[in-house]
Amino acid sequence: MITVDEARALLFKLAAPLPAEEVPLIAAAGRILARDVRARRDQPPFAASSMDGYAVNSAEVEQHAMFKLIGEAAAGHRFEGRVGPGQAVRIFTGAPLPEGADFVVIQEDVSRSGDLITIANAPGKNDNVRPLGVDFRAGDTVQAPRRLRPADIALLASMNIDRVPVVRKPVVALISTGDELVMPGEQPGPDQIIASNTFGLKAMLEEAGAEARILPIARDSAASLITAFDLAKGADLVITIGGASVGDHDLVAGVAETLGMERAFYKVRMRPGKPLMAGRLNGAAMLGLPGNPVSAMVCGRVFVVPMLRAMLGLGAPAPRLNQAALAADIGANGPREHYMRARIGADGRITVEGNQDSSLLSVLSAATALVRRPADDPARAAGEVVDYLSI
Ligand SMILES: Nc1nc2c(c(=O)[nH]1)N[C@H]1C(S)=C(S)[C@@H](COP(=O)(O)OP(=O)(O)OC[C@H]3O[C@@H](n4cnc5c(N)ncnc54)[C@H](O)[C@@H]3O)O[C@H]1N2
Ligand code: MOO
Repeated sequence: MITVDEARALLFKLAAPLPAEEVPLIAAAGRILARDVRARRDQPPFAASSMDGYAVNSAEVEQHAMFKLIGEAAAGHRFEGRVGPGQAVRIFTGAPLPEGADFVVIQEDVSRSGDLITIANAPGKNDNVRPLGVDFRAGDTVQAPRRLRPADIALLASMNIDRVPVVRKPVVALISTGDELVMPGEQPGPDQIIASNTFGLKAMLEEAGAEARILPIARDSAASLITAFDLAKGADLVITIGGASVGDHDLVAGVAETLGMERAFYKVRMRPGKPLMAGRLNGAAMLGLPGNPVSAMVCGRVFVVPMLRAMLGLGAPAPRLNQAALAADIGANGPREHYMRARIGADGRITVEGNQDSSLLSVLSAATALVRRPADDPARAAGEVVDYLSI
């Protein structure tokens, strides 16, 4: 059986970067910028006042100095004239500084009587002027690749970029398999359960930047699976869930193979998630995830999210591991790399949950971390430092 790292390396070969598309700025949040974009203007496009006050020449600024007011400059409305010796212009935040002025005395430091002002308090050193282009100059770049955060969207707007080149979202088709499954909200029969994996994975993959489509549940028959694979055509990544193991009703590998899947690997030396399968089918990457809910979600975090990052042009690193000290002793690990549900306490120490059965979604939901135990890791005592993935 191959290791987790070997499996991820093979998966990255199936995950080619996707092309760019243009979207309106309003739809660009959370998307991956596909190429560098350049500011279309200087910001601010003129020297601007950063305060409400009076624009004067700095050479004349001293306590008790008097000035005659000759006009007003507001945001959006410049003063057209020139400020001469002994003159001042009433100015407001964001207004262009008039010609001849290079200093704004804030109004709190000024006493005014009609058209005359006096600098009443010693003005500070700050000129209260934002120089032309102090934020950015025309031609300055926002560099790709990066996930566009709200602050980036504001910056692009300010640069007057109304259409943004982003990487196309990977389209992922999610197929749950099994006669025992019904959709949430449906009335299950006595031997049935609710399909949960597709919904958990959809949420996880969309958070990572994909467009995930939940297909109808495939029943435990070759014909039903073939229909599901047909419906998945056009997706960049097809994910089946369940039916991956060795039981008589585990049909995914056999059906995928008759449809022409080129297999990259089957089974990984990990826990949970051992019966993971991967390959290429109808030009798309295909992953067969184990059906146990926690196994499917752990495979999502350890394999699918990194694949999506590669498809989005963000490179192909392994997920980032953090470190924390154990709050209690844990026993030796077996021969498979183990991803154990755990909780990080207020003191920063990490507690591994007692029951790690891969059906227990309640334990996964309560967990905030997956402790990664290497294969054959010996028993560890409280206080020893372990690696974990945030979830
Ligand atoms: N003899 C062996 N039996 C099993 C082995 C093995 O090596 N030898 N491996 C075990 C491991 S490990 C896993 S993981 C599971 C994986 O099995 P499958 O991928 O074939 O999954 P199913 O049998 O279809 O389902 C397992 C379990 O999960 C439930 N399930 C399936 N799909 C969903 C879904 N969409 N939402 C919620 N729950 C789902 C299903 O009802 C089963 O309870 O095999 C072990 N067996
Ligand atoms: O590998 Mo299974 O995924 O242990 O439950």
